[in-house]
Order: sequence, then structure tokens, then C-alpha cells
Amino acid sequence: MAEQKLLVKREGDFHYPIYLKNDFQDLAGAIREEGLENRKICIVTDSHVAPLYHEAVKSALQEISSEIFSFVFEAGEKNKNLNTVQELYKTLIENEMDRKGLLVALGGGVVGDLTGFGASTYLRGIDFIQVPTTLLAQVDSSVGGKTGVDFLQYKNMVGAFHQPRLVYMNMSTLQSLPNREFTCGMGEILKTGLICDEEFFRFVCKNQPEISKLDLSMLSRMIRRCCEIKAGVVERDPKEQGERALLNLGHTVGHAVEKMKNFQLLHGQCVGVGLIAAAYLSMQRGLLTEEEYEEIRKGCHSYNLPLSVDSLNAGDVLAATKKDKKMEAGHIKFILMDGIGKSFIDKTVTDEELLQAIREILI
Ligand SMILES: NC(=O)c1ccc[n+]([C@@H]2O[C@H](COP(=O)([O-])OP(=O)(O)OC[C@H]3O[C@@H](n4cnc5c(N)ncnc54)[C@H](O)[C@@H]3O)[C@@H](O)[C@H]2O)c1
Ligand SMILES: O=C(O)C(=O)C[C@@H](O)[C@H](O)[C@H](O)COP(=O)(O)O
Ligand SMILES: [Zn+2]
Repeated sequence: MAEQKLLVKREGDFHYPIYLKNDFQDLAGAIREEGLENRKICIVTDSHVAPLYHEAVKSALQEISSEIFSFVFEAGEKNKNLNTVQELYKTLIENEMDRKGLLVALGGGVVGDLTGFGASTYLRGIDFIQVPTTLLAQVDSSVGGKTGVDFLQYKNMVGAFHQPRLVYMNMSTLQSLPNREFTCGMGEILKTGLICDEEFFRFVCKNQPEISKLDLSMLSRMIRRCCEIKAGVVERDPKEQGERALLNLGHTVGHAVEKMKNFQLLHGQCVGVGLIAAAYLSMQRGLLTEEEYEEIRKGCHSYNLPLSVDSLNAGDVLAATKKDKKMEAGHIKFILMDGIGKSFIDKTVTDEELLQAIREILI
């Protein structure tokens, strides 16, 4: 698998690198290159990732730091909350972490979002790096600096924009990832193609057998393209004043379903059904053909993403979409598709249209 490095603009002339690697061997060197060596380090990870990769990462980090401690919390979206952040603060204080300290987020999107938020608020902001180990985190959550936690069942309600100092992914960690989690990453990947790259969307659909078998060259091509697209959007609009909202394609209905299902359905799976709802609404408006709509459903289905969800009431899901933080002056900022690989922000979607689209994904 080709190993590669991309650069993302942070602010002014500052950039941070994204490393696409097959092991942890160059992690210390990557940190040194950013001038982050000889700092106290806290590795933040969860209970599933710790037994798999904590030791390897710790021993790689020992090359550039003699003071390393760890914070491990129970895996799962249900722990992406302020209680866990408080436990992290306590561990940092107990270990006398100062402003020069470095947090290392080792895990999926839950670990990355929570660690980034901890880093953005502890002592008014310290540095952190992302070491993503899920497909979803490698293609989406580790890049772009959206950090945060859920609050009272509202998704990502409390958070901050805080860019990592570097992203280092060891793509071979995907070999231990459960299938359902791999599928979640595919939800965000298909989303990325649908937003702005028709050729990429078709590449991902066409090569489903190889990608699902973790063919290394296909995987690295796919991950790289996703990171490139996300990095481009984030560079142009780091704080979601405009274009970045496109990355929310499928998330209006997706986040509502995630919340209504009490987080039993995973984020990437909810994005999958959210994509179907957004595609249906786009088709109803004459922006997508029936063939394109079917192609999107087929693409999602081929990666085992759910096409529908059970035991939910359409009115309740609609009400939940209204509580999303993307509301603006009473209007939902909805992302529609204008053909495959083209998308735009629309504030005119009516309750009736949305309800119809929600009914389309409910059993
Ligand atoms: N900040 C952003 O831009 C952004 C983007 C997309 C999603 N998100 C957030 O990311 C979260 C979802 O992330 P996720 O799908 O990575 O979930 P996750 O972090 O819960 O990880 C999924 C599961 O896989 C386990 N795991 C992680 N790496 C593993 C590995 N290599 N082998 C075996 N098991 C492993 C984890 O312990 C967990 O049980 C959601 O909270 C979502 O809101 C944030
Ligand atoms: O990076 C972004 O911007 C995204 O919207 C990426 C999404 O995949 C991700 O789920 C994000 O956390 C959603 O953002 P939110 O602001 O709607 O919580
Ligand atoms: Zn998402």
C-alpha cells in the first residue's frame, strides 16, 4: 500500500499533515517534525482500542517523550459526554499536565471528538493529535477540527473548533475493525462522493468487492481521496460559515434517527439512511432521476448500510430534525443533491417534503 502525506491549512500559513501509514513506526518522527517532542503526553483511548493498540503507540511515543500517561474510557457513543470530559480533566490535573502538554486521541470518532474537545478547553486550549483507528475517523472525523460531545441526547451540542497538530493513521488498524464499524465509515465515504465527486462515488460503488475485502491499494486510494476532499472544504471554510455545511449531507435526518434510536444505531448507519432520505427529497424536486436515486440506494445497500429503520414515528423524527443545531431563523439548512456528485444548501424544504422523505426510510 502506498504510504502518503497530505497537508491541511490550519490558519495563516500554518498547515498540519495527514499521514497515511501502515504501522506506527513513523509516529515519533512525525511528532518531532511538528516540533512537538519532549512534552508530557496523555494518550486518550477507549476500552476496545486500548488492548489492541495502546502498547504499540505508547512504545512509539517513548522515543520522543519520557512522561506518558493514559486515560481510558468505556467505548461507545453513550460516553461521548461531559461526564467523560470531566474524568479526563481530573486525570490531566492529577498528572500535572501543563499548557505544553499534548493529548493523543487514539481511536474512532468518539475518542477523537472527545479528546479534541478536552484539548480545546483544558487550560483554555492545549495541543492534540489524532491517531484514528476506525475507517470513519480516518476519512472524516480526524480531519477538520470539529470537536465536541453530545448533551441531553442532542448530537455534538457542546463543542469547539480546534484543529489537531497532526493526523497519523495506521491503516492496518482497519484489519481488527468489526464489519458493522467498517460499514459506518462507508456511509461517510459515499456521502463525500455524493457531495462533490461523481467519479469517486462510482469508483467506490464499482470496487465494492475489493474494498470490502480490505484490498490495500483500493483502501488507501479511497481514504486518501476522502481526506483530500474534506481537507479542501475545511481549508476554504474552517468554521462552517458556508460550504462546510455540505459535509452534513444526510445528517439532518441521520442525526434525528440517531437520537430517536437512542444511539443504538451507529452514526455512519444513520448517515446512510439520511442519504437515502436526502436523495428521495432531491428526486421529488426533480434534481435526481429515478435511476440516480436507485443507484444511491444500491451503493448504500452493497456496503450493508440500512435502507430503512423500524419502530419510529415519522412525526417524531420530523420534530427531532427541528432540534438540530443547523436551524437558522426557523429554517433547516438542508443539503440537497443536484445530480450525483453535486450538492447545495437549501433553506426552503417544507415539513411536508421532509415528512415524505422520512416516511420513505421508515418501515
Ligand atoms: N468531528 C467530525 O468531523 C466527525 C465526523 C464524523 C463523525 N463524527 C463522530 O464520530 C463518532 C463515530 O465515530 P466512529 O464510527 O469511529 O465510532 P467509535 O469511535 O465509537 O468507534 C467505533 C467502535 O470501534 C471500536 N474500534 C475503534 N478502532 C478499532 C479498531 N481498529 N479495531 C477494533 N475496534 C475498534 C471502538 O472502540 C468502538 O467500539 C460519532 O460520535 C460522530 O458524531 C465526528
Ligand atoms: O466535518 C464536518 O463539518 C462534518 O459535518 C462531518 C460530519 O460527518 C460529522 O458527523 C460532524 O460531526 C457533523 O457535524 P455537526 O456540526 O452537524 O454536529
Ligand atoms: Zn458524520
